[in-house]
Amino acid sequence: MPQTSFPIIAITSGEPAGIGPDIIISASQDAFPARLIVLADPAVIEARANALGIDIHINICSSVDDCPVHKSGSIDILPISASAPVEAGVLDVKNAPYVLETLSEAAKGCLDDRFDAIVTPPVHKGILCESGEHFSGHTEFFQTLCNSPQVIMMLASDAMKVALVTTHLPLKDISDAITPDTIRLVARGLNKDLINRYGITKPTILVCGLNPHAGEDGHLGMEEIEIISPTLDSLRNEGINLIGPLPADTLFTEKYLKEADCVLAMYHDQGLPVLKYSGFGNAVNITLGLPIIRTSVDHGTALDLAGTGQANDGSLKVAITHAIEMANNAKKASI
Ligand SMILES: NC(=O)C1=CN([C@@H]2O[C@H](COP(=O)(O)OP(=O)(O)OC[C@H]3O[C@@H](n4cnc5c(N)ncnc54)[C@H](O)[C@@H]3O)[C@@H](O)[C@H]2O)C=CC1
Ligand SMILES: NCC(=O)COP(=O)(O)O
Repeated sequence: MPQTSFPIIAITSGEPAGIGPDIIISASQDAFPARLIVLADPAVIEARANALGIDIHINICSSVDDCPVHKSGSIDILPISASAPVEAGVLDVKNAPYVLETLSEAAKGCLDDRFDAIVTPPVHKGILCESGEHFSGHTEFFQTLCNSPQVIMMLASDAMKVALVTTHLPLKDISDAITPDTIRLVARGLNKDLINRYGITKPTILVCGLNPHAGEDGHLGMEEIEIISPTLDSLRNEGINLIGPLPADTLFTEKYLKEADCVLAMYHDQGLPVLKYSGFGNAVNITLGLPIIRTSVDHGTALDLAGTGQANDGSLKVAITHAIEMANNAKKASI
C-alpha cells in the first residue's frame, strides 16, 4: 500500500513529568497501520527511554511529509521544545506552555488536514491552571480551538460506552448546567455519532437521572420531572431511542446494560467510575462533536509511575487503534 493511504495520527506527549512519554515509548514497540507522529521534545523522549532501559530509534521529522508508516521500535517526532528541564514525577509549571503548544499544534494540524486524528496522553490539569490558563480538560480546550458549540465526552470499554451531559464541572454547578438545550444537543449529537461513527443503525441510549433514585417522584429532587423527562419525551418524538431517566445505581446493572448501546450520564463522576471499574487500562476516551477526530487514554498522569517502567500502555494502544479506525472510516465516508 502506498504510504499516503495510511492515516496520519498526531500523538501529543502529555504532561512531560507524567507517564505520557513512558507509554508512548512502550506502545511504539508495537506495529500500527498508520503514520504516527509524536509532538514532543525529542530530548524528553530520549531521556525517558534511557530511564526505562528501552532501546528506541528516534526519527526527527521536519514536516508531516517526512513521517513514514510506523515501524515497531521507532518513534517519529515532530519536534517542539520543552520550556524547562524535565524530571520524571516532578511537575514544573514552566513546562505548561510546552504542553499547551503540543495540543494547539495537533489541533491546528487536524483542522488544516495535515493530520487525520489526534491521540492525547494525559496532561495535568492543575499545573496548566497554575500557569494562568483556564484548563478544565482537553475536551473543552479542543472545543474552544475548534469553535464547536457542543462537545460530548464518551468513554468506551469492552463492556460499555458511557457519554456525559456535562464534562468538568464542580458538583455545585451541575444542576444548573442540566438544561433542555444541553440535553438536546448532547443526545442528538451522541445518537448521530453512534450511527455515523459506530455503525449502530438505531442506537438505544440509557439515560441516568440526576438525583438519587431519579428523584423518587420529586421527593429527592425536581430536575427529572421539570427538565430531564420532558426533554427526553421531545427527543423520543424525533425518533431517538432514549430509555430513562433511570436511577443511576440500577441502570449500571447487567439487566439494563445488555439492552443498550450507550449510557448517557449526567455528570463525570456518575458515569466514569463505573466505566473505569469495568475496564481501566483498556478503555478509550473519545471527544464527539468536534470537526476533528480526538481520542485519549482512560487514565491520568500517574506521576508516581513516571520513569519506573510500571505504567500500563494498554489504554494508549486502544486510543491509537480507535483513532486509526475512525480516521479510516472518515476517509471512506468522504470518497
Ligand atoms: N486525559 C487526561 O489528560 C487525564 C488527565 N488526568 C489528570 O491526571 C492527574 C492525576 O489524576 P489522578 O486522579 O491521580 O489519576 P491517575 O490516573 O493519574 O492515577 C490514579 C492511579 O492509577 C494509577 N495509574 C494511572 N494510570 C496508570 C497506568 N497507565 N498504568 C498503571 N497505573 C496507572 C496511578 O499510579 C494512580 O495510582 C490530574 O491532574 C488529572 O486531571 C486524569 C484523567 C485523564
Ligand atoms: N476522566 C476523564 C478526563 O477527565 C479526561 O478529560 P479530557 O482531558 O479528555 O477532557
